[in-house]
Amino acid sequence: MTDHFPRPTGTPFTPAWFDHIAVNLSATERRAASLGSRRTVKKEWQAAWLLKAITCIDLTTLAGDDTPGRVQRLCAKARNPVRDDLLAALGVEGITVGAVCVYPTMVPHAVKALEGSGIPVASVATGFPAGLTPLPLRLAEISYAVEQGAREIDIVITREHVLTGNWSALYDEIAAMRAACGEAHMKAILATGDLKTLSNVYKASMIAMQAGSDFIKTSTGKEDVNATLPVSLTMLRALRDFRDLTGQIVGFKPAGGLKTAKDAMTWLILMKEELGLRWMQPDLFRIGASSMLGDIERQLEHHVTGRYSAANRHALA
Ligand SMILES: O=C[C@H](O)COP(=O)(O)O
Repeated sequence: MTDHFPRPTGTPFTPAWFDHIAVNLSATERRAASLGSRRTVKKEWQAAWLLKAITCIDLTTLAGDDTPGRVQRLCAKARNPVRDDLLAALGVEGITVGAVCVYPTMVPHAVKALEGSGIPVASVATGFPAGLTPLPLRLAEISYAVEQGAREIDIVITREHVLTGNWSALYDEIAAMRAACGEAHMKAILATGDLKTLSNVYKASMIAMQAGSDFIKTSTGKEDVNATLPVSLTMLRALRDFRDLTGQIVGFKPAGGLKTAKDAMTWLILMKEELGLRWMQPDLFRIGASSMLGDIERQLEHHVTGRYSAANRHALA
């Protein structure tokens, strides 16, 4: 990480910034669909981009059958996400993922397993994934996860507030969650697959940022449709508009169904194209993924045994 931006503080509830916005679905889909043909990464830089992607991964397990043992294995992978021989061949050392993301009761196990690594533990909270428990219980869940050592909290919003256009209720709820997080950074999961329209995605993004979110995140991974390019593009435009209106920099986390090295490259290209290099650092960009690392490691192996350039190690520093 190079320079450091102050944490976003949010703003008062300001519906005038979003209530007139109507996102054009077909234009957004067309632009998202043409991303691959407009932008590619040269072969000799691809390993560097994949290494960058690893540092941005929130390595995740969010399953009903999670156990301390599974979390410990995940944390071991988080500490050493790529085989030593590959890293040595790439001239890189000490690379780790961005964070480990677990359910609240798994936080102490992750904290212990990551001790001394500098890797933060992120916890989902607020009745993840549906968020349909009373607000005081959702706030208490945030407090529990923070007390257990989570430094990042991934909250879910009440989709009903979006679907009924109750923006002030959405703002109040997210602002209360941010207050409950204290020093922990808060990622607001919009569950975009439930929000019906891209206009709703834009408005919910704006509200989440006005209410003080450190990140906005697409999905829980449990909706029928999770991270997509049109949704991501819409959220990135909201991030850019919010920066232009307030000077505040909020991060972005696509999550759910992202499994391949190609997915990682596509979303990194999207970040670079829409927001610039600064937004490709782990303090502003995370990829929520439970099973992407394996494919990235395979692709890195391919580069090592193929035409890898040592210049990669300096790329995107
Ligand atoms: O927040 C992270 C997501 O739950 C991960 O989803 P995934 O299992 O589809 O990678």
